[in-house]
Amino acid sequence: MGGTYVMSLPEEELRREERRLETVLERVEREIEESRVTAGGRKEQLVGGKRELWEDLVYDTDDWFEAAVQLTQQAQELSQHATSYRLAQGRSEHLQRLLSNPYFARFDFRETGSETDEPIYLGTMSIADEETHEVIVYDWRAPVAGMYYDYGPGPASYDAPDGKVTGEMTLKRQFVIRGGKLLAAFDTGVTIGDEMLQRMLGQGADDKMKSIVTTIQREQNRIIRETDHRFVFVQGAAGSGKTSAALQRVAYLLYKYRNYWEPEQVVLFSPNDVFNDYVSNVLPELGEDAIPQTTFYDYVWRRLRHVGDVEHPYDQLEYLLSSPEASDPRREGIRVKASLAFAERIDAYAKTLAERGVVFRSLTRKDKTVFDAAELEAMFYVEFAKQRPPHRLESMKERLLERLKELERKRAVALYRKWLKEPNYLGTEQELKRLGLAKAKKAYAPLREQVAAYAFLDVVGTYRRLLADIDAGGASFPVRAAEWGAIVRDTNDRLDASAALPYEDAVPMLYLLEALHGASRMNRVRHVVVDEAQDYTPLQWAYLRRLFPNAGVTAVGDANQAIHGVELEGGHMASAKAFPAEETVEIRLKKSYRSTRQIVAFASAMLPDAAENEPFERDGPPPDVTVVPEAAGESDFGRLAAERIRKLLAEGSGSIAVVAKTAKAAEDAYRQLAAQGVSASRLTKETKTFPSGIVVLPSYLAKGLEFDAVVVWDAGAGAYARESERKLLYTVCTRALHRLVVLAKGEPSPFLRDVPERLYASSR
Ligand SMILES: Nc1ncnc2c1ncn2[C@@H]1O[C@H](COP(=O)(O)OP(=O)(O)OP(=O)(O)O)[C@@H](O)[C@H]1O
Repeated sequence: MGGTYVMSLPEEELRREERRLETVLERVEREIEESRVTAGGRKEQLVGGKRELWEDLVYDTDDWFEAAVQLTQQAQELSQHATSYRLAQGRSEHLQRLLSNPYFARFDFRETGSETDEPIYLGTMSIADEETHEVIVYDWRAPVAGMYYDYGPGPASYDAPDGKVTGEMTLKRQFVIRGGKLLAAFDTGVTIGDEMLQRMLGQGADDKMKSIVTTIQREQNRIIRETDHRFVFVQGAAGSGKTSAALQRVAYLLYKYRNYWEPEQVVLFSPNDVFNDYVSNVLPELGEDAIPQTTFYDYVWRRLRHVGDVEHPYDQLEYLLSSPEASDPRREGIRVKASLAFAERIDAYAKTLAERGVVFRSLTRKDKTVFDAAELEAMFYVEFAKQRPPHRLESMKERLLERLKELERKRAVALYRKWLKEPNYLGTEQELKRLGLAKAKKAYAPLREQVAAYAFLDVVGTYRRLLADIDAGGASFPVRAAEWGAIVRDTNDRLDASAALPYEDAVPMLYLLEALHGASRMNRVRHVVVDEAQDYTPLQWAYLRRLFPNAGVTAVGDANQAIHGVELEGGHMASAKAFPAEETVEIRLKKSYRSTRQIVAFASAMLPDAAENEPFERDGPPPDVTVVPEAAGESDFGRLAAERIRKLLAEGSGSIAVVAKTAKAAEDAYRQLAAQGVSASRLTKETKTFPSGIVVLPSYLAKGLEFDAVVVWDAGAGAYARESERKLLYTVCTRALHRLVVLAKGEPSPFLRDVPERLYASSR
């Protein structure tokens, strides 16, 4: 690193910083005292208001983040108190943390035309002097603070609310403060925090992601502070800090728009629950409230729960990774149904549904038809034909509920008449009437629920008809009509055979359903963050765009880590194209911070176009590759793996991931390791929290996570051979911070053969 220098401070300067720290800590203590008083007062106001608040909440939805958004809506009217209590409470918790570490850096800035250097201290919250109101610690998100991340000593500038301010940075200093004690301080040169960054990156992996606030790099800062564009798309190498930057960005936006946005109005889509757990600490660590986190699957599942169970996307992936044939109709179907062309066909088809095509389902009670499909169809296409389809459905619902009421009443009267004649039914007429009505209501309750959930609409049937009827020809459609025919037959067979909706059909079905129902829109959501953005299909992007009409988007991903298992047309970051170009910015991150230089070089060599990936200067041993002969037995392989794991443990790796390609292979690995006396935990698609220690997991679940050491269970040609699996192997290898061990059975994967021998050590 040319020009970077680090030095500890002269004694006298160190004393000065220590005194300064004491002053700040005293100030924090007084603030804590004050905030206790305020929070106490607010709490009293709140207790009265709170009961009202909860009683007023109407959870007519069990979509939890819709509920969260609704909560905010209601809360706005009812609970000014709750909000200010929460703020005061949050503030006082945050202040407590500041007692341990009130700031992490300082720089001195001399504005052009001024004679004095102004010291600017940076922390996760701003602190002001109570008398002079002068800021003694700046929030890292304040405009002036941005200079810390963008410049080294020398000329510097920033955009203040009333224009650009230029000047010179005359000093740049970093602190390590823990438990209110100054442990270290360095003055830094050109790039910030190489010393600090080295320290951070040299540490072991945690079971929770940490904030990077003290060492944000310049190119990451650009992502964090970008507000000129509504849509920000980041393509970044593995370990380049995409997730970190995205979360810091959330904290930044919540700060910048604190008077306009509630945390509930920012939503994070992440790949799975474990990942959600893994990143859950970052915002609280930065003093912000957590934001709603969900997965796309979770969302789809909730929306379609009245239609049917939805296959888990990882089960779909298992299918793709395990089915050997290159051209089976399902594989083809997955590709086609992910395309924008298909979305457009659905839109066009949906328009014709006002005239024909909607399929209805008879509703029955005790095997007797209560509402007949033909009659329902006539309601939709004749009786209410003048209305728009969403209104028609609404009118039908009301009509059917009225009819149910009528049926209940009749049944109640019949029951009551019957009981009057039965000598052992005792009670006043009034009581029997009431009892009759209650019984009748109960009898019809399931039907009532079905009507309320539009179960009379046959979504699957309508979708099947769509598949049969859409115009599958034309240049823009990804397959020819004949192939489409095979896909449709295959889809129908699958829908007949299983109760769960294939994942590739679920999203198009939802798309269709929304066209009929009128889209459900999350109008209040201000910003949507999508991690692992390369794994969303063009059709899913089109859907998200519609779902959040008023939101900005931050999407971070890496085309080299796409794991669809099929090649998608337009590549994997085609997502940005669904957004208006003038409001969209694409940013690239090239530098990799997670892994040692040796691991980055090894993994990158598998990719045809990874020359872009630059490692951060941190060294470690070269990856260790071992090829086990095909003839070796299962126990030989298990023994070898166990041996490697013990070695890693002995060398100090705290977290070790044993990554197999599929869930099935992970099961085998787990069993074989157990037979060798290695006790590990399993990470499956059902796992909710990130396990520590030795973890066995399938490749695709390793996405976004990191471990001190990774053991690739089997990188043989039997496991990773298809072109679409190249990126999977790359993704797996890039999960390692310090150590990478690759085991291969028989013939090694062709992607391993792409790696020059000088980049690893082979052993047997
Ligand atoms: N500026 C930074 N300062 C300190 N650590 C950093 C910085 N940037 C990234 N890191 C560290 O590098 C690792 C990778 O970061 P992160 O998971 O955000 O990368 P990513 O690009 O999302 O990775 P991937 O796509 O491979 O999952 C994390 O341990 C993170 O803390």
